[in-house]
Amino acid sequence: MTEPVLELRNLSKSFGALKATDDVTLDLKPGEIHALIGPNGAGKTTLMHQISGALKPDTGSIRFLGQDILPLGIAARARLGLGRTFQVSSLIPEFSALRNVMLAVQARQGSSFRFVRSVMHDRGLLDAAGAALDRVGLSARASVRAAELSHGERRQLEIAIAIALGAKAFLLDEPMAGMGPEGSRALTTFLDRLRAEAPILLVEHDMDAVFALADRVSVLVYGRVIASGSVADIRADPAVREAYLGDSA
Ligand SMILES: Nc1ncnc2c1ncn2[C@@H]1O[C@H](COP(=O)(O)OP(=O)(O)OP(=O)(O)O)[C@@H](O)[C@H]1O
Repeated sequence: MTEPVLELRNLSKSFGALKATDDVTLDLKPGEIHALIGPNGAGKTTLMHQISGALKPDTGSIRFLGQDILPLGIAARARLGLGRTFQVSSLIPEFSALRNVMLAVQARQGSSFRFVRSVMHDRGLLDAAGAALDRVGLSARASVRAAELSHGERRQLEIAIAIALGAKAFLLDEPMAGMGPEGSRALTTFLDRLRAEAPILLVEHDMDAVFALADRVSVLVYGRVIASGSVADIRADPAVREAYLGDSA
């Protein structure tokens, strides 16, 4: 049996009387895309925040690469290799794609944003950032300002940053949001290749993308995992069809 990269065990989180995460146990194995789906308000983002370190669970455990990461904050988890991209972009729009990657790497190394000019002359940083852009297919767009990139390219740039930071797993929260059909198809192809870099925990409402990509799907409803299995299992599951998929199954 392959050891999971990421393991959540009996995780729970309440906001007042609302159980946003209710005894969730799931894992992410090497090489896989594990999709997390469910209706609005099911607790998907809340769960991702607990993995990234933005929110603390009330009970339960989270292990990453065999290590208990609950005592660690967001930055320490990122340093271990949890690569996150969220619905709200963290890119600096007026900076080039290359500079965005370089600054992210530099920030992780503990330097200050005040030395922006000198960053561009750091050969090691430049090479690392260039290599990350190459891995996501954005080399030709290195000098383009983030604001001028397409929505899909911005997603790729965020992933390049995660790669440059040494991601050993990707947490992707609704990467398809706001994309047209063509952009979604291109990003689906991209994510399909990305799994070779590191496994992906994918929160996504776009069922075409989920069904095309996922090795496993877990369905959250009212904070609970009501089903987990292959795409075929999930599409055929009566409880899932009732709670979420309806006609799209
Ligand atoms: N900080 C908070 N304080 C109080 N309630 C919250 C907080 N964050 C989330 N919630 C509630 O927790 C529940 C789960 O929300 P969450 O955003 O995780 O769902 P989701 O599955 O990601 O939804 P969507 O698909 O719409 O993004 C919702 O009822 C939401 O209103």
